[in-house]
Amino acid sequence: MGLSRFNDRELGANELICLEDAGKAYGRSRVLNGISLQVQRGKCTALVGRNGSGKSTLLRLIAGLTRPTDGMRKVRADRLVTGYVPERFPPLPFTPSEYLLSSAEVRGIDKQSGRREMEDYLQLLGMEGYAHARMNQFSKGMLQKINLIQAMMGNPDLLLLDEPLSGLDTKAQESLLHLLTELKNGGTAIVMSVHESTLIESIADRVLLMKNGAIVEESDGGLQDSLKMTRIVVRALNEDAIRQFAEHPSVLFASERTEAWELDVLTGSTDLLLRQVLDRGGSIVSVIPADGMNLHLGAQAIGATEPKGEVGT
Ligand SMILES: Nc1ncnc2c1ncn2[C@@H]1O[C@H](COP(=O)(O)OP(=O)(O)OP(=O)(O)O)[C@@H](O)[C@H]1O
Repeated sequence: MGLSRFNDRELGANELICLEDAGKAYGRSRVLNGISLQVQRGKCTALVGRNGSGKSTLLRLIAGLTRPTDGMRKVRADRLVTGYVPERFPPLPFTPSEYLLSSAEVRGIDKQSGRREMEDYLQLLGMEGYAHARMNQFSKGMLQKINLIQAMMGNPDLLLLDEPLSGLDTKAQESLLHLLTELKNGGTAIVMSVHESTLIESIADRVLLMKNGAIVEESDGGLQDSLKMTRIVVRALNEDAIRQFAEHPSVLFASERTEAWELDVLTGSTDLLLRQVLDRGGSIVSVIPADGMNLHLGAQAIGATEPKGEVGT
């Protein structure tokens, strides 16, 4: 099993990569389970889900940076140019010019077009004055721009982005959205881990919701109601009931507050869960629709205070 190269005939005409029931385990710890998906030319897939749900591992699996421990990864037999933006980019002791031109060379881009492309991207992202500055002096946002440029250079067939907007100001976010849209329209397949609904709404053709290493919900055509979140704050539930709610497939995050629990739930299941809370003898403190604005289901969502504890993995 594991990584296999197949003839084009075995993948659809526009399919670049296909995962079939793929899983990943590190020792005894299972990180991904039963993942089946196709990555298609000119299509953008957004991966959403709370921290630790497996988004980065899935991106690495698609990229071929890690192998599935079960199931199958099929990849188009042609040479695929893949750009990968890791979640964290180290402040390397080079200049953007040194770094970007050498990664372009590794990718087989000729010197002249590499330089031209680098200069265009630096300008589009407001970094034209920093081509020869040391990256270990850069801010997080500046490093992220270089991280993105190295992946976008050479017109990749496949672009894998782990939290691409991380650290970028509004203007840079807009420029990036424009660049990604151009690449997608030119046929680049994009798969991104993301929590900003603006990016999802503008560019994603499909949204996959991940929980505990599995895809638990899929919606075509961007962020649909089925993937919007509502936060329910409840009180007076015993530990058993809380544990059951935390494991409910529609509850993506449960955290303890002072004398209350916050449950982040899929909006479509809100009524059902509210009824179950009351049936279990709990009381409802508040119901806060997140309006799909923040899918990062951690403590920062909707101005919450630090959680005292968390339930679930
Ligand atoms: N190399 C590794 N060895 C062991 N466990 C790992 C390894 N890489 C990831 N994990 C575990 O796999 C789980 C999923 O991690 P992953 O980084 O894929 O999630 P994520 O959804 O991208 O989270 P975040 O939004 O915080 O980046 C986590 O529990 C993590 O600790």
